[in-house]
Amino acid sequence: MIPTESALQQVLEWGRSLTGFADEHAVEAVRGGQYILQRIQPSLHDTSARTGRDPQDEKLIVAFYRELALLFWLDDCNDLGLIAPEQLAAVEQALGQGGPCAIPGFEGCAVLRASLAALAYDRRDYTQLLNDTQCYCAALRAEHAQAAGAQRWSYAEYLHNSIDSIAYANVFCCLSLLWGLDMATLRARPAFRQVLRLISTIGRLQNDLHGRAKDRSAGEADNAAILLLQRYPAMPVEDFLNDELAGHERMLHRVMVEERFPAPWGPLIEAMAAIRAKYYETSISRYGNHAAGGGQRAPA
Ligand SMILES: C=C1CC[C@@H]2C(C)(C)CCC[C@@]2(C)[C@@H]1CC/C(C)=C/COP(=O)(O)OP(=O)(O)O
Repeated sequence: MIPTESALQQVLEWGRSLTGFADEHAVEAVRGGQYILQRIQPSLHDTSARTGRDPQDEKLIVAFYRELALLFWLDDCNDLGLIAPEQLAAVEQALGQGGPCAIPGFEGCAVLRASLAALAYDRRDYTQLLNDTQCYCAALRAEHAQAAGAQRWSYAEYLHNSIDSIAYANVFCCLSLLWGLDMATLRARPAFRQVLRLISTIGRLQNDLHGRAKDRSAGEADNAAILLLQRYPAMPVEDFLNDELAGHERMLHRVMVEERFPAPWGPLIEAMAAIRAKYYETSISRYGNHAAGGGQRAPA
């Protein structure tokens, strides 16, 4: 793997053109991205015989980290209002279409899209990544709108939207694009789409359980635990959500055993399912539980 410091510098340098982009976005992207790549490293090595794509290729690794940093930044653009609504609309348009941004000051968007288009092992993954980006942005917007509006989502409506707002499909699609994981073909299989839904739900439940205290103190309502407590004040939400999580994990496990997807999908799904213990628990800058003491995340 390329040295962390060098990768981080390349993500920071790229992010400089994005208004509101913070060091934290780059740091968390490199940390999370490194965790995922390390877990699938042996398996990626096996697929490289077929694809010719080196798991250690610096260009590919940096592009992956940049896409993750972009996802963090977009989330904060929505949650923290880092940029004006018309800027966000132009950014979403550029990222979802792969064209230049109509408003100056966001050159990094087109730069990243152009590099991913050029690096795509399978062009279909690039088309799908644009599509996944549109879904991610739409889900973030919907989350924000319902938190501000009068009508509250039910738990099921919330989970349905969170499958997109957790962005796991984007992460997988970007990996597939860079290392030739054939996700475009796999997406045609209903069992694979079910895996995507299950792992995304698991990711959302883990994120919300972990971020519960922080989200509450930040006044954010887009969290399953908070939403349920608002609707059912006496509900043991933590137990309920942990049960839900365990049930989804069992369903995921069953499909994975039955379907035997090609390398590196087994280890990749396992790595994502372990994000709570291996990533959130060890993150200080973004996921540290300073909220438990009443503090808030430092402004970006
Ligand atoms: C979109 C995200 C960026 C990449 C990140 C990695 C590093 C792969 C680790 C798993 C989560 C994720 C896919 C992450 C997805 C969730 C996301 C938008 C997190 C934003 O942070 P957070 O404040 O906890 O979420 P929320 O706004 O409270 O829902």
